[in-house]
Order: sequence, then structure tokens, then C-alpha cells
Amino acid sequence: MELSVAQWLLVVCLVAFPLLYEWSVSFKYFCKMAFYNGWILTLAILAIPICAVRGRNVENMKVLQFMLLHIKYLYGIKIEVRGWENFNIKEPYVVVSNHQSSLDLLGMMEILPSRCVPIAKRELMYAGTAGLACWLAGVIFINRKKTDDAISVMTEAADTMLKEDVRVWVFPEGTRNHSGSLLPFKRGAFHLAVQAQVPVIPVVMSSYKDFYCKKEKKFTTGKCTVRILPGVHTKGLSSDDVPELADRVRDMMIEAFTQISSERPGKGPGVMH
Ligand SMILES: CCCCCCCCCCCCCCCC(=O)SCCNC(=O)CCNC(=O)[C@H](O)C(C)(C)COP(=O)(O)OP(=O)(O)OC[C@H]1O[C@@H](n2cnc3c(N)ncnc32)[C@H](O)[C@@H]1OP(=O)(O)O
Ligand SMILES: CCCCCCCC/C=C\CCCCCCCC(=O)OC[C@@H](O)COP(=O)(O)O
Repeated sequence: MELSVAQWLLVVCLVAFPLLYEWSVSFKYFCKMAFYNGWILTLAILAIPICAVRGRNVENMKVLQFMLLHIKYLYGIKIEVRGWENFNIKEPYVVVSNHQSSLDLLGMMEILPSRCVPIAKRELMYAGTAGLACWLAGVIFINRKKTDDAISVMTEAADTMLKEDVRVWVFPEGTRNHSGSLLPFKRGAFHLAVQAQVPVIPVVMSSYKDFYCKKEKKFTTGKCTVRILPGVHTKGLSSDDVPELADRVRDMMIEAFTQISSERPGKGPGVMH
């Protein structure tokens, strides 16, 4: 049987792809990241009609959570959660967590409390199907380049939290950070908690450096510990107390990050890129 050029090309690709995938760490990294983004965009196509039935509604966050929970199995990432009891608060609260990479979505979905929406950069709204799914789930979008606009969106969020019994999840570093520690915190999350007079609950995800490193283009299977810390109360605090509150929470989170990232001998938080 004669093979056409196209068939030969197909055979070469089918042989070359798995070989490259196994031999080249960076090829594997690119494939895994491309699949991660592509799979989320595809899942969003399924999520959109389900969410659209309810319209823009924070309850739709459950749909996204349910659809994303299996991804950790696809990637062989074990997630251990500690401190569940700290989420046992009926009133609304502000969750603040460290932000290493878009993989944080996995840890977030593992523990996302009910009626809890993340604050995200406005650019995510334009990320195709994922952006639309986020909008339908009530994700709060802010324009980081326009501080005044971002502040007014967050002030409105303080009102919504109380009126509609909504929790908010903020990445107070304001951007992804692979440095092996935590960046200085933006103050918005803490103003939000003080304005609404609700607790701040810090969540810390351990360093991914054992299994994921953007600079080295490494992405293997691995384990991540997520720790939910005790809530920090804000009753009676005013905006003058925000800098101290933000510093105190950041110190707690750095301590927890260092501890959970260095639990196995010889595995300190190190520097991740
Ligand atoms: C199945 C399908 C699935 C599909 C797919 C699903 C995915 C479903 C999950 C999505 C998950 C997304 C995850 C995204 C993750 C990110 O997008 S991270 C990026 C966005 N997040 C953030 O930026 C964090 C929040 N940012 C802030 O809080 C910042 O403070 C602000 C509000 C943007 C302002 O930024 P800034 O001007 O750079 O910084 P900052 O120094 O904090 O503030 C300036 C001044 O304003 C004051 N200020 C700040 N906020 C306030 C306030 N609210 N009131 C009064 N004063 C304030 C500050 O105190 C400061 O004044 P001083 O203290 O210096 O006098
Ligand atoms: C037709 C348009 C196609 C657009 C394709 C866009 C591909 C995006 C695909 C899937 C979206 C996955 C959603 C992951 C959510 C994680 C959010 C995230 O990690 O955002 C980064 C942000 O925190 C900080 O950004 P910077 O570090 O400041 O930068």
C-alpha cells in the first residue's frame, strides 16, 4: 500500500510527538500549558449555556467549580487542604491568597466557599469563552490601570457583600508572583473588609517549585498544600488601620508559606520563575 505525502506527515507527527514529549522538558511544559488553557476555554463552552439559564449570578461559580475540579487529576497534582474549620463563618468575608501562577485556579476551586467570587483583572473578561463564563459567574473585574475606577468597583463590592451575602476572593499581590515569597500587598482587599466590617481569611498555597517552574519550563506531577488560616477580624477598624492590617496579614501568610513550602527535608520555598 502506497502512502501519500499527507499520510507520511501524519505518521511522522504521530511518532515524533510522543518522543519529543518524553525527551524534552520544555516541549512537555508547552503542551501541558497549552492544554490547560485550551481545556479551560473548552469547558467554558459547556459552562456558558448552563450558567446563562440563571443569568449573571454568583451561584454560577458552583458550575465553574464543579467543571474545573477534575483538572488536578489530569495533571497529577495532589492538593492537601488544612484549616477547613476557619471557613466555618456564616457571615461574608474576604479571602486573600498568594498568586503564583494561573495554576492557582486548581487550589482555589478545591476550597472555594459558597457564594464566593474572585476579583480579577479586566483583561480576563476578554479571554474568549473563559471571560464570558467568569462574567456569568459574577467575577468582579477591575481596571488595574485606573486606581479610582478599581476603588469604586471595590467600594460597590463592599455593599454587595452585605446586601447579597457574597464573599470575595482577592489576590492582594495584584499580579502573579514566582519569586518564592510574597510581593508587597495592594490595599484594596483590606479596605474592602474594613468598609464591610467583615473578617479577612488568609489562604496560602505552598510553593509550586517542585513541580512547576515557568523559567525552567518544568511541569511535572506534584503536591501542593493549601492552608486556610484563622480569620482576622476588622470590627471597629477604620481606613487608618488598613496599612497595619495588611502588613499583619501578609506577615501571617509569609510565615505559613515558608512553613508549608519547606516541610519536606531540603525543600525550602526557594526561588521559582
Ligand atoms: C469552566 C469554565 C471556567 C472558566 C474560567 C474560570 C475562572 C474563574 C476564576 C477566575 C479567577 C481569576 C483570578 C484572577 C486573578 C487576577 O486577576 S489578580 C489581578 C487583579 N487583582 C488585584 O489587582 C488585587 C486587588 N487590587 C487592589 O486591591 C489594588 O489596591 C487596587 C484597588 C487595584 C489599586 O491598586 P494600586 O493603585 O496599584 O495600589 P494601592 O497602593 O493598593 O492603592 C493606591 C491607594 O488607594 C488606596 N485604596 C486601595 N483600595 C481602596 C479602597 N477600596 N478604598 C479606599 N482606598 C483604597 C490605598 O490604600 C492606596 O492609598 P495609600 O494607602 O497609599 O494612601
Ligand atoms: C478569543 C480570545 C482567546 C483568548 C485566549 C486567552 C487564553 C486564556 C485561557 C484560559 C483562561 C484561563 C483562566 C485562568 C484564570 C487565571 C487567572 C490568572 O492567573 O490571571 C492572571 C492575573 O491574575 C494576573 O495577571 P498578571 O500576572 O498581572 O499578568
